[in-house]
Amino acid sequence: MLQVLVMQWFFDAATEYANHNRNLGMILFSLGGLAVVYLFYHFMDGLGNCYEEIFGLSVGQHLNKLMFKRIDSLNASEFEDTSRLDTIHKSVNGSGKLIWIGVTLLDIVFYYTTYFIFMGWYLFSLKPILALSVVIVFVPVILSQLVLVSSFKHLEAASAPIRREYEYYERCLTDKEYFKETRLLGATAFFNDLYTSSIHRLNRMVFRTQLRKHLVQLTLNIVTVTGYGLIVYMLFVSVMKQEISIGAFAAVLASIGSLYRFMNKLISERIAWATENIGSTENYLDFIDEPIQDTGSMPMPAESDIELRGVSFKYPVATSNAVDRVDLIIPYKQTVALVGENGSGKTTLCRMIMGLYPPTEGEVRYGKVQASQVSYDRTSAIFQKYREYNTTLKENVRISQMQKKAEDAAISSVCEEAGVLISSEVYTEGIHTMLGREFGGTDLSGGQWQRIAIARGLFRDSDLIILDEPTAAIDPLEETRLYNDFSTICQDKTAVIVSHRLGSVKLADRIIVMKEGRIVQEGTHDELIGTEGEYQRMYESQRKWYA
Ligand SMILES: Nc1ncnc2c1ncn2[C@@H]1O[C@H](COP(=O)(O)OP(=O)(O)OP(=O)(O)O)[C@@H](O)[C@H]1O
Repeated sequence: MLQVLVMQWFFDAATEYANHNRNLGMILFSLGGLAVVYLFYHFMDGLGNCYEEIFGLSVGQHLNKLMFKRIDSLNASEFEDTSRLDTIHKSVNGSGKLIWIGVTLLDIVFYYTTYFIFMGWYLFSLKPILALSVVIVFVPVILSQLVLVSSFKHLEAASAPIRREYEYYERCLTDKEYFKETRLLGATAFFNDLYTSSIHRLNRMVFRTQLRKHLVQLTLNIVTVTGYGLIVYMLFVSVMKQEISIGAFAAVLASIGSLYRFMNKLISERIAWATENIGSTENYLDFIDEPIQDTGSMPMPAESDIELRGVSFKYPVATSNAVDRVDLIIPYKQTVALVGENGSGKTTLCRMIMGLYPPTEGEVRYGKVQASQVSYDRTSAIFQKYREYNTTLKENVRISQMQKKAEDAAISSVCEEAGVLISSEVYTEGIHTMLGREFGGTDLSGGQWQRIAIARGLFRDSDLIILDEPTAAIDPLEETRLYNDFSTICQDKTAVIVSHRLGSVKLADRIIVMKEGRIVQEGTHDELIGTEGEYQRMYESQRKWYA
């Protein structure tokens, strides 16, 4: 704005000089003013760019934190629903963009709009009709971009599942966990084809939307150029009629160049980018705004039995129940073992007992309280598919209860209990050894990782512990020792153990046999072994390997 005013001042001084009315000093003075304004503009621009980066990072991390908090409040069963996974993916995608939409809006309000209002006022003060040209350029831009928003929103919604798909194939080809097996199987070409086909589908979708966008932009550019020409024509007529000074004519003509460049930049970069991404940021905002469900905040009732009444669970994409009308009472401090063939519903039942999955039918209660209303504070679990956290050994263990005092001696003791042998060859810095390859730490064998997962589960103070095939990767000698320890550990709490090794579930007070989501037998090991049925059949088939 200052540039326009100082430029007019300069051109007026030059005209006056040409008419011999002023001295050269005024021209030099106004030129100096122009230089100051120019430098000031670039200084502020540079400063703005620096702050934009810093601002982007800090606001970005705040937005991500809000999203992490929202994800943390989701019900675990929602992660089984593909459409919910798409929603989360869309929200993650939108989080990174929201900040730049915000910056664009601020730019439009404080930078571009201010500039256009000023130019409108300036042209109006020169000659009212001149101001119309700004409106001719500005209004169609806004209107047509509004039309494009819906196309990009549609593209965002339709492309989220495909993006998730090709990201998955990308992982199959490049991820550490998949790479070796994919290579060995010779499945690289297979995943490459799937990857290419999903990229092609996405490209077709993006092409249609981009084509529409560029046609609209082409039309807009024609309108803008027409507006530009109109201003030049009106200025020319005004100066010929001597309605405006030569200085004003020159200043406006020079400024119109930047007005045009401004408008072009605004349309093709800022507004177009904002239009393309407004859909994804809306996904983020919608996700953050979803009402938070109560995932359980009540304390676990003291000394309560766990009661399952007519409990069923169906996964969102499944056609039949994974757990089907189960009635079960687990008395306080009793250890129950769940056995059964693959897919019989043991893990799903455990997740419902923990309150992680709300049953689709029936109810799970701790005493008189619904399990879904109780917080997980006093529940511990050692999962079948445990996670390998790339942190130190100590952090890997204490992560299960960060608020608990974790002296090195206590961590070492729980590690010992779980069979983690802290030898100096493997754990070079003892419990402070960094684990996993991600950050250059020590990588461990499957069994070593599983022992750490056990230590993590044992470190957490609990009234209920779920051990879902906790020793699948552990050697037989250590497994026997661990099961003996488990029986001591489980003595003062309610425990559910899932295992395929029937010899090891003898420690349970009661064994529940599952088949196709239902309980088909229950009793002690001795009772079940003497009764014809599923348990006896499984036991015999395992025994014959050792006979
Ligand atoms: N995420 C899922 N979506 C749909 N169906 C699932 C999902 N997870 C498990 N199932 C189905 O639910 C049923 C029970 O699975 P669950 O994992 O509870 O069995 P399990 O007895 O623990 O099996 P395993 O001994 O192999 O661990 C199976 O038929 C399985 O196909």
